[in-house]
Amino acid sequence: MPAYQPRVLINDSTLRDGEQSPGVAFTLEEKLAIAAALEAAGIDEIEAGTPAMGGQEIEAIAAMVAQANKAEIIPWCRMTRADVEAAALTGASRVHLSVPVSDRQIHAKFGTGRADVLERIADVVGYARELGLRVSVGGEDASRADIDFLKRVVVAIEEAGGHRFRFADTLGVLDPFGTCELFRELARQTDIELEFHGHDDLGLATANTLAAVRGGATHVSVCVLGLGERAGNAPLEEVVTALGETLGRATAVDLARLPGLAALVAKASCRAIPENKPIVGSMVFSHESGIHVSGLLRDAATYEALDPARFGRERTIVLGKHSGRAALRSTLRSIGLECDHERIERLLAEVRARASLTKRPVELSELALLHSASVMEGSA
Ligand SMILES: CC(=O)SCCNC(=O)CCNC(=O)[C@H](O)C(C)(C)COP(=O)(O)OP(=O)(O)OC[C@H]1O[C@@H](n2cnc3c(N)ncnc32)[C@H](O)[C@@H]1OP(=O)(O)O
Ligand SMILES: O=C(O)CCC(=O)C(=O)O
Repeated sequence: MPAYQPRVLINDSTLRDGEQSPGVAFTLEEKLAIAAALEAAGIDEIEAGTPAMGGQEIEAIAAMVAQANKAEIIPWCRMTRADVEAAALTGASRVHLSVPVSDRQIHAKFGTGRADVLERIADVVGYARELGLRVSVGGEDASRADIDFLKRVVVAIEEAGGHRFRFADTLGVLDPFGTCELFRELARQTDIELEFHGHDDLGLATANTLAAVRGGATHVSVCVLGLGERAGNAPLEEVVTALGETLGRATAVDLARLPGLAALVAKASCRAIPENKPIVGSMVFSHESGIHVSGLLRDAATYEALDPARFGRERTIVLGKHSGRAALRSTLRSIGLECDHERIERLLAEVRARASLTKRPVELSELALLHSASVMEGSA
């Protein structure tokens, strides 16, 4: 029997890092609706916002705390006592405290050095614990930090009463091999929970998140549709699906809810979902190429790794420039039409010509018209 692998816990930051995307701003109603949909989808933890932003943000987080049943609502804070006090006003029982850990960020933001970071962790984590809060700590820019210093940070968090270290690839500069190795090294160092928060500047956020789990991460930080600063974060839908597909790791997420969740966040963020966005894009379960469709019609697994039904979606076969006879015949049959060998050749040429001209798939109504024109021609 394979060794038992605990399920990976999902921390969704759509309402915090996602909302930090340039120009994105959710209303209170949108935040509550997104939080409810995240919870219904089985998300374990919701990073809900930044209390230091003031009254409205605190009220919104408090409303999410009041609304939540099972999901944990977590306010995001800087490593300051004032931020912790603002977070305490939300009624949340958890708080996430972030601190820069690369020398570059420590010097630029605090004008100090590593010892100051360790002192702040001892002081502010300790303070939050005194207020009765459970505390996770994020190491901002951890990917550019010295690994030996990160190990000291992890020890400091543990000593101060924190229960988790979030490793943030703030600038999205890691690769999967390095990420896996870093997590292996940290996991050897500590028993506290380890989380990965990856950005997608190099298009590697999902891969790095999987690599972190392979290396020992217990939690992953994601955003619906990969919303987030600059190129965004690791997309929830990709990460949870790929965790199961590639690492055989379970999450509590109900895959069938991902498309609805994506539509909700796309609308609230005024950002369209790209057609080819994995899992939730409108065309990712559509097939045009003749060779693929001919194979699919015999056995869907020839050209489909993911069964669309798992996501509450359906496979579609579209007719276009690359269609073959099998696709055309099967599509005609689906609308109750037949074609003999000679006419199928002509119709296929017409379908291809039409798709090339219009630069889109040929619709069923158009196909029916092309078919009846060819029947009339044949009988003339
Ligand atoms: C990588 C990330 O995603 S980090 C999270 C980014 N999120 C946000 O910025 C949320 C939205 N931000 C805001 O509304 C505002 O920036 C606020 C309310 C948090 C702070 O506003 P202001 O007081 O005007 O500060 P401002 O934004 O100009 O500068 C940030 C301050 O936080 C300090 N700071 C930055 N990170 C940290 C940290 N992890 N711990 C403690 N202090 C920090 C900076 O050094 C700077 O301090 P200074 O004012 O003494 O120079
Ligand atoms: O420290 C953290 O919690 C991570 C903050 C963040 O969003 C980032 O560094 O990209």
